[in-house]
Amino acid sequence: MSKRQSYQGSGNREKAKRQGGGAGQGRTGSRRPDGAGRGQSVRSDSPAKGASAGIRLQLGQLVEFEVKRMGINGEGIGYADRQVVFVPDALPGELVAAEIVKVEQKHAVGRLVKILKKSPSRVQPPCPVYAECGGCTLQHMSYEAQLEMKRELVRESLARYAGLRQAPVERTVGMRDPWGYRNKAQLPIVEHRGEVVVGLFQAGSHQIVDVSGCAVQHPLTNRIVQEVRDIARELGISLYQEKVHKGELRTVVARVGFETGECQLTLVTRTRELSHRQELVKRIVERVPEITSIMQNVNPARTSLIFGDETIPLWGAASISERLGDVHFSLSPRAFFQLNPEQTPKLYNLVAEAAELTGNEVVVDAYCGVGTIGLWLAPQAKEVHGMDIVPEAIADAKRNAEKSGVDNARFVVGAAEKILVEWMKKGLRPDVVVVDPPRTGLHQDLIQALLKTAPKRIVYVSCNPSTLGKDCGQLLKNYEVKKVTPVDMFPQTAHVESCAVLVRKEK
Ligand SMILES: C[S@@+](CC[C@H](N)C(=O)[O-])C[C@H]1O[C@@H](n2cnc3c(N)ncnc32)[C@H](O)[C@@H]1O
Repeated sequence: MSKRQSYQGSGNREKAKRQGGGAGQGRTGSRRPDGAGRGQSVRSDSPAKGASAGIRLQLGQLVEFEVKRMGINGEGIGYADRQVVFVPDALPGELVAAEIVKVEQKHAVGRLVKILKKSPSRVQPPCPVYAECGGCTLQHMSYEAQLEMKRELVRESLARYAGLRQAPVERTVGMRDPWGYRNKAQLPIVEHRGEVVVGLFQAGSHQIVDVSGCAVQHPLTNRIVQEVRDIARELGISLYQEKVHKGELRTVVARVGFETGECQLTLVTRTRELSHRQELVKRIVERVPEITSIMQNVNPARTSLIFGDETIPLWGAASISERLGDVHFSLSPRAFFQLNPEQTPKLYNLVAEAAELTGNEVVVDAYCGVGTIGLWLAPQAKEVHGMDIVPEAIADAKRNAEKSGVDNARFVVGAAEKILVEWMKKGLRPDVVVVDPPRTGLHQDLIQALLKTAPKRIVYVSCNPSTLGKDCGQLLKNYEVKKVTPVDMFPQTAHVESCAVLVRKEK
């Protein structure tokens, strides 16, 4: 059975935002252009040039305009009466009618009411809960158009934030089958109207969307999530209630090694207590024999962060193994690992190509996670030095180096912006620095340290074109952006990953 077939009848999606990947930005209003609307209609297709920043559009007002481009969260952007309007679900080239539902300082947000002229890139979203779930934002766009739109977003960000009007942005590297690619599901488990549901509340409503059969998740992660939900129902396990900060089980996290088939379930609880723990573990192991590790993570805080500091082994191994090419990985519950194992080697090969290693170079892998990029490069480098802020990730990175037979890489716990400065003081002079920061981009101190240490090449792996653009803007002082390649790590979402090569300007 193909990945696609196995989703029939249960194609939902998780909210990627909470999973640390994918888009999943909040959306306003219904996705269905149902023709309903109220207020007065204004028609204008004024171009961006000369558009007014002050928004005079009123809530409830109906506007008609042509969508000019896509925004970073997958929304269509156009100009009504020379004012910027964001409309989720609208595609470039479409003529739309939208009701203004939000007015911000520099733009208004519209609810798509009617498509007056359809884009040839519009397709029927295959997922049955696409309209309700906020996880994917681009299922209504053909895959080819998604890839082109991501390239355009990177181009725009480099132009806007780095002033690079002719940035060398390559075609987006896509997937053959852009479904079932996520190796990790991370979902809250809640009681809703007397039912146990693994899902998400729709933005601005009390409707919960069951996303336990998500079409972009690996089928095994979906199965684990569904089994935990069913067992929690059967045993009457106490579930966390966010409002009153009571109850036990908060989040179900399932991760699968695509190459090894090993799977880990992590049950995140509010306290160390978990009623029926033994029976729960017994039933999961019986029903999902593929499981190799069950862990409990305790998160006592009132927070939207998934994990707390304490992790307790419940059954099986403490981590799972995964393999990318010749590199072996050991993954513990809190360690970051790329979510799309099919695309990850493509991304890392681009990094290797960009680094142009000959075997004599000192490489720094900043924001190294479990050592993935550093270990990928180590065979072609003289030495690799990696750092990450999460201690478990570094412990995994060290294990991964050992398992993969890499003896020229060292990994250290700490903030990249501090550690690089310390290493520089001790005389380290890297030839290549790879940076792979979170969405917030590079820390200002790291940018300064990079400009000071002046490696020949900086390879910037970015999951946010805006911060990529801003950071490149600062690095342009001493560097030239040679090539940027977007890689589609999260098909069906507006999330854009890219690999940028910056080469030091010779003075
Ligand atoms: C996008 S991930 C990249 C991980 C890794 N390069 C990979 O490809 O799997 C970002 C990593 O940055 C780490 N991180 C966040 N802030 C950091 C900081 N100030 N210094 C070092 N690492 C940091 C996170 O723990 C996470 O592992």
